[in-house]
Amino acid sequence: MADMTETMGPSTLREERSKTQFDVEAMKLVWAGSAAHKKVADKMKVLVANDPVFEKSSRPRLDRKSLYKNSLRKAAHAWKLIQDNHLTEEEASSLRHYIDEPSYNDLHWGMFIPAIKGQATEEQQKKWLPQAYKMSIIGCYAQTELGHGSNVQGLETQAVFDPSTDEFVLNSPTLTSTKWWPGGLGKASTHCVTYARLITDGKDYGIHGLSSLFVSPFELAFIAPIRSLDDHSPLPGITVGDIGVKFGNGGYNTMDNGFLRFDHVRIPRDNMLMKLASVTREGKYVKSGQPKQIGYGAMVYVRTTIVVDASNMLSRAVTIATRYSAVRRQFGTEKGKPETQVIEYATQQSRLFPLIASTYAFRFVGEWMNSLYADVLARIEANDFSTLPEVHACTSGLKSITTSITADGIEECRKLCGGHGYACNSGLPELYAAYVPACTYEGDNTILLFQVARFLMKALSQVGSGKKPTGTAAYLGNIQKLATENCKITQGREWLSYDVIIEAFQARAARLAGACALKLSKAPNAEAAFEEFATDLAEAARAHCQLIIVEKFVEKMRSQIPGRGVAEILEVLCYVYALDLVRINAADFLSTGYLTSKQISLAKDQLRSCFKKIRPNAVALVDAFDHTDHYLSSILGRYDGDVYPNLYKDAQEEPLNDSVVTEGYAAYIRPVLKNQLRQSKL
Ligand SMILES: CCCCCCCCCCCCCCCCCCCCCCC/C=C/C(=O)SCCNC(=O)CCNC(=O)[C@H](O)C(C)(C)COP(=O)(O)OP(=O)(O)OC[C@H]1O[C@@H](n2cnc3c(N)ncnc32)[C@H](O)[C@@H]1OP(=O)(O)O
Ligand SMILES: Cc1cc2nc3c(=O)[nH]c(=O)nc-3n(C[C@H](O)[C@H](O)[C@H](O)COP(=O)(O)OP(=O)(O)OC[C@H]3O[C@@H](n4cnc5c(N)ncnc54)[C@H](O)[C@@H]3O)c2cc1C
Repeated sequence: MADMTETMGPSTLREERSKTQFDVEAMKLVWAGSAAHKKVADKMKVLVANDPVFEKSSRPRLDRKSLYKNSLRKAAHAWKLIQDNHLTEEEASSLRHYIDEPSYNDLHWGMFIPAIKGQATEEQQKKWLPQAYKMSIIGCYAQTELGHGSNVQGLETQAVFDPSTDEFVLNSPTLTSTKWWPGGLGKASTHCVTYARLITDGKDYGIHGLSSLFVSPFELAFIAPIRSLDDHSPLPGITVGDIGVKFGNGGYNTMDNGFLRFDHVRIPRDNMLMKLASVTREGKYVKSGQPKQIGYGAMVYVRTTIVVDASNMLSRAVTIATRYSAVRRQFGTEKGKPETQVIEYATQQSRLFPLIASTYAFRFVGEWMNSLYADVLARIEANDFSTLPEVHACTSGLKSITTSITADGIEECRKLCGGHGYACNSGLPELYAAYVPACTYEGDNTILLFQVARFLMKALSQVGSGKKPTGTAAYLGNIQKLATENCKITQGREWLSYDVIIEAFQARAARLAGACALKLSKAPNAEAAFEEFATDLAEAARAHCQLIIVEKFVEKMRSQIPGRGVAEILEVLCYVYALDLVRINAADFLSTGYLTSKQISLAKDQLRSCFKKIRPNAVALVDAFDHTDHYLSSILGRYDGDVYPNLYKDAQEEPLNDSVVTEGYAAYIRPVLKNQLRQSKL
């Protein structure tokens, strides 16, 4: 095989790196957010990569049981490392990130604990949190049912208060009320935070607004023990298990998404999380006086983490696709010269470079989301709930946009890698399978856009009554001007201005939202009209979210960015991000009348010239994500570019090749070849 080991991959990537026009080490710091974050990430990625327990390349070949058991082993080992090394919260979270395997821990730490923090009284927190932090109980978040997910008001599980014993009786009255999907529920959890309709004092207080009180479903949370702490068997009245294999090899199959039925299961009254509302010993329902929005904390928190995570997942895919596009060569042979690298092709660049730009854009909007979340928490502590609707709209909308683009982007990267992208050893099929449910969980992406649309319609109606919108909706206060003054640029170069870009995105978003508001205002029935114009409303919401991402990228650019050439190349990426959105959404910009077709054509010209500036820096831009080969788990994305020998080697290790003549030959191939089917035992 001597000729195969002498491939050009390594020398090609060395040459690519030599062309870089910016300081990659400085860019690594921008990507990490700070030197301190980088230090933590560096420590954890090496720890994981060097620990054989965290091996993951075999995942696509494992059957479900082995996959799951292996995942339990990793989780136990990770927990031991966390304790033995006294890891901080940031380190533990970074460790989980680099282990790169969905497990019950995600729900225990990511939803069970935040739900208790958000919805339990101080007394209740004192009871449950220490056990949860020690992991002497394992919890999950059981909201969705077989019959309802998006429509949480349609949930059917019942919690009926029995004053004679001071207990709630949890019951699953119908098949469709079976809890379905909660991660960690299937096999690992001992407890869950479960959502149920509260029935007390002869009244059903949830969830359809049958009572005059508005009771948010998030308020009606109960802690339900489901498995014995002695032998892990289901407790009396509990039927629980795993819902089965999910999409893709590996993927999300390391997670035990579960089902759960309650058959008149009794829990103490105090297991209702009572920060927002309580039930007295006599069975009276009492609101605490705290705003209902406090109960939304867990959702807002998780949607924030999902936005932050989107850039990580997309960064993996674009690293693989970029390195491989540099290594891969097709066509264009000049005698004596190598073939053309596929990254040189205009179409490859126009599909790949905007995804690199999106990765950076999502990083910066994620950074901002973290600060927005910290801000809203501090305000809530001080009893200021004024920004919560905006934070809810931002987390919902940005979760929707970033996960949709990331999932589609991973799939696009797979296609950018041609046939080899389809093999599991490219890392891309498993990445897609593990990531794509993010478009559904924590709120279906379309449903979440409607939350943004409602927020925009409310903001516009307030503008009508003289109130100034603030924060991300502030531009709507300027709607008169934005809706009437069109873009004035006549030269392509004028597109390379942050003010021009922002005004274009503001005008488009304001015009789309304004048009929806007008239609709704003319309709006799607002709710029916919301449904009739739902597609337009979703478009307006999407435009608003894209505006936020563009604005946050520009804000980043207007801050101090150190390092040779770093700000310059980020500026190019910022324009690529925005101008590619202009290209994709040309119909919006044209139909709202803000841009002419000539101006769109100028934008496309600028985009092409930006690609030329990205080209020599492409490999370095993905190197700056600083992913280890272990984390990427991709032969195509190897740092050294040594693709072909390793593809060949991997095929040799395929278990099907363990025997030269395949098992099944005698029974199923030979009879076909020898035309002996009728005599065989088929
Ligand atoms: C092997 C490895 C081992 C490693 C080991 C390492 C160990 C340790 C490591 C530790 C680190 C761990 C790190 C953890 C990381 C965490 C990662 C998390 C992972 C994520 C996994 C996700 C799993 C999935 C979970 C789920 O899916 S849970 C279920 C989610 N369900 C939904 O989202 C349902 C969607 N539907 C809705 O949200 C609502 O129904 C609706 C909002 C769409 C509509 O609701 P409704 O109809 O009731 O209401 P209205 O539209 O009328 O609105 C009422 C008013 O309320 C406001 N509102 C609504 N929602 C919110 C909100 N969230 N916040 C604020 N306000 C809200 C509306 O705006 C309305 O307001 P108004 O009345 O003023 O208009
Ligand atoms: C991998 C994974 C992990 C999960 N983990 C958990 C967990 O830990 N805990 C938990 O409680 N749940 C969990 N879920 C459930 C998840 O939260 C729900 O699946 C999600 O909220 C979507 O709800 P649904 O399944 O009811 O979708 P549906 O609402 O049935 O959606 C089906 C389709 O209908 C559309 N649709 C629905 N309503 C409307 C409308 N009003 N207008 C227009 N279109 C509409 C949707 O856009 C979608 O296209 C998980 C799901 C997955 C896939």
